[in-house]
Amino acid sequence: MADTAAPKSGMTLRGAMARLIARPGFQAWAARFPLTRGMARRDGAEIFRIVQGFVEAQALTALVELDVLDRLTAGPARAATLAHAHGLDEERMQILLQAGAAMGLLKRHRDGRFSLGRKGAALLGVPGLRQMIRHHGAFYRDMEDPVALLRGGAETELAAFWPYVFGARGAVDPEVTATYSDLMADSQALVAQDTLATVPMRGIRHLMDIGGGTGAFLSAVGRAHPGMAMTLVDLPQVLEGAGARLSRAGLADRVTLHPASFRDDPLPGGADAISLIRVLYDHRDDTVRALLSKIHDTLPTGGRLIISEPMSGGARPDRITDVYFAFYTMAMGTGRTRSAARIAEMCVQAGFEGIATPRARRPFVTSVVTCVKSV
Ligand SMILES: CC(C)=CCC/C(C)=C/CC/C(C)=C/C=C/C(C)=C/C=C/C=C(C)/C=C/C=C(C)/C=C/C=C(C)/C=C/CC(C)(C)O
Ligand SMILES: C[S@@+](CC[C@H](N)C(=O)[O-])C[C@H]1O[C@@H](n2cnc3c(N)ncnc32)[C@H](O)[C@@H]1O
Repeated sequence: MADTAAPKSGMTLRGAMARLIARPGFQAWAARFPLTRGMARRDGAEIFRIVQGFVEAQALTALVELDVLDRLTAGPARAATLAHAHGLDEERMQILLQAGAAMGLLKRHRDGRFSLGRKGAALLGVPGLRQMIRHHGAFYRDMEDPVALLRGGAETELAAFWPYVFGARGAVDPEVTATYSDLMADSQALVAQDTLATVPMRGIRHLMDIGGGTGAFLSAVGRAHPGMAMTLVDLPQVLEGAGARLSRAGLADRVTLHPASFRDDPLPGGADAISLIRVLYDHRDDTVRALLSKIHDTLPTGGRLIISEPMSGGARPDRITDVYFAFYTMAMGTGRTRSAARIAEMCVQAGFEGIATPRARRPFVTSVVTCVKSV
């Protein structure tokens, strides 16, 4: 659509530059001219990376599905050996290994063998990441027609994959609940690490984790803060899996389980701090507003709210959260990747003050917003 407002001079200049850069003739000249050719090549390579992003992700999926990364922890191997072990043609295994080395996950040796590269080894150590990569099949099928996804209304596989997001009661297969809860709990480790490194928890007597799944976050908090009392709130079917985890962590006596829906049921009192870890981005604005308001009513004066989840870069778009998480939550149907500024605004609307948005260590893992109930 044409911009009807009178453009400022900066906008005019930017528009003129964009029209110039979009001309094939200018591009051919810029690729030769000594002062512009470096930038033209870098931009070209970067555009190509965006174009091929899906292919890289699928090559990674093949490395994970075929357990190639795990197999290489035993030491370097040739394509022929791996092909034989995985029932693949040698030439095709060579293509996969070469792609893995090109992406920096594997290392190609002079003698033609391949071993794990630093990033390939690190990937194996990220809790839950291989399971996340495996479940991307559903996400990518939803992304197959991105324009249809953007238009909305189409049924998506991810909406069915995460049934609890909708607050389902009773109707969901226990196996589905277990898969969901395990994936969440496995991928919680880095989120807990970054949240605890960002938010000082000293001074909190009693923390209530709402939508806390099977207690992975509270297990990490409990280990770091031995004197803190804790309450875990989640849907009844999800909490069924919490007892075993908390017992393994030696926390069964310190954590009160409170099965409830934060949409329909009242929240228990007694906590001087409440955490929402990867909860808000599953839900629509009206659900989030109602939850924040309920939390404000529940907390005592001086009580703190800690929100931690991947957040949009807002005014400074972020390469990961504004692409991956924004489309992921869109495909889920009800979700939305909000910026820290937007979450802060919703907290203020719910009556909170003292908003803090500390700089995230790894925005692709999580970002944090905290606030206080002062009256
Ligand atoms: C040993 C010598 C000599 C030298 C070592 C040199 C050295 C120090 C190297 C560094 C190596 C190292 C330790 C690297 C560490 C790398 C790490 C920790 C990487 C972490 C990566 C994390 C990733 C990629 C996380 C991805 C998370 C994803 C995809 C999460 C998705 C979550 C979803 C979809 C959640 C959905 C939930 C819903 C439904 C929206 O609520
Ligand atoms: C994305 S998971 C996050 C779990 C955990 N906080 C973590 O980061 O691993 C969202 C959690 O919110 C819970 N949830 C969704 N709707 C809920 C509701 N209406 N009442 C209580 N919990 C709910 C889900 O069951 C799930 O455990």
